[in-house]
Amino acid sequence: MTAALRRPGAGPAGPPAPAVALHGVTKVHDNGVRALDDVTLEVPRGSFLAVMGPSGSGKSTLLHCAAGLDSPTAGDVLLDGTEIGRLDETRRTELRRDRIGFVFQAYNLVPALTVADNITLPLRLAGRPLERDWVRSLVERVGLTGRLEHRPSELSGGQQQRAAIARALVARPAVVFADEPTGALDLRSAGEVLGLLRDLVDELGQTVVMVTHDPVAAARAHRAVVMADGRVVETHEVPVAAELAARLAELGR
Ligand SMILES: Nc1ncnc2c1ncn2[C@@H]1O[C@H](COP(=O)(O)OP(=O)(O)OP(=O)(O)O)[C@@H](O)[C@H]1O
Repeated sequence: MTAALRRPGAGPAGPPAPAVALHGVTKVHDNGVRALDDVTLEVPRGSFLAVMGPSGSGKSTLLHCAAGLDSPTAGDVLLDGTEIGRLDETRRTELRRDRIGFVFQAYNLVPALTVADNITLPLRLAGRPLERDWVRSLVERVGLTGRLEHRPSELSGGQQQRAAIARALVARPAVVFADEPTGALDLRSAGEVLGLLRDLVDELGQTVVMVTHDPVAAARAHRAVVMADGRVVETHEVPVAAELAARLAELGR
């Protein structure tokens, strides 16, 4: 990382930079839709943020900009103090590979690979060494020790998502972005996956940003923000499912 990319004040002399920071971020899509409108948001390291809001409120666009999958029209996006919004595509791809983990609703495991090979794939893609003890502890932590040689199709949805979570964490990312991670799961598996995400934050100090429509899921986070019309319209420092549900109903989700 070059000094020019560091956020002023970050580093040994200043306070630790948030894991993710959006400052005045606006995204206008090619069709003229203003999907994000001057969003400012900071996600402290080792915290779990839920992003909620009605359909079309800008949640996915926020996630894409924060994760370097898309570039903002205006404003700054910082990952661990590094400005990523205006990096070229090659640097952004490297940064996503090295510093960001993703968890998707549809798991996105590679069907032909074993669970073990799926989980370690990010390390191989990055040409990084396999830290066997770390991988073993991660696999144990997500409860898949006996499943490593199975194919994804031989696992339940909850197990596939837990494998996807291990894959997201294996390269020790600065932040894990989870897009509706429980959207395809039954209640029990959803509860397990959310419990796992929360534990990874509390025990390992992982930073997690999760987009969800589910107020019960959002209530497992440390903090929830509610979006409407491309803006963060409120922040719930102590997310409570019933309160979030009521708020979303008012906003017409
Ligand atoms: N690639 C795109 N090109 C043009 N418009 C887009 C694009 N992506 C999103 N939009 C528009 O931007 C706005 C915000 O969309 P976004 O997908 O971020 O909302 P969302 O809150 O994630 O919605 P949902 O909950 O339905 O997934 C919407 O009006 C959407 O139609």
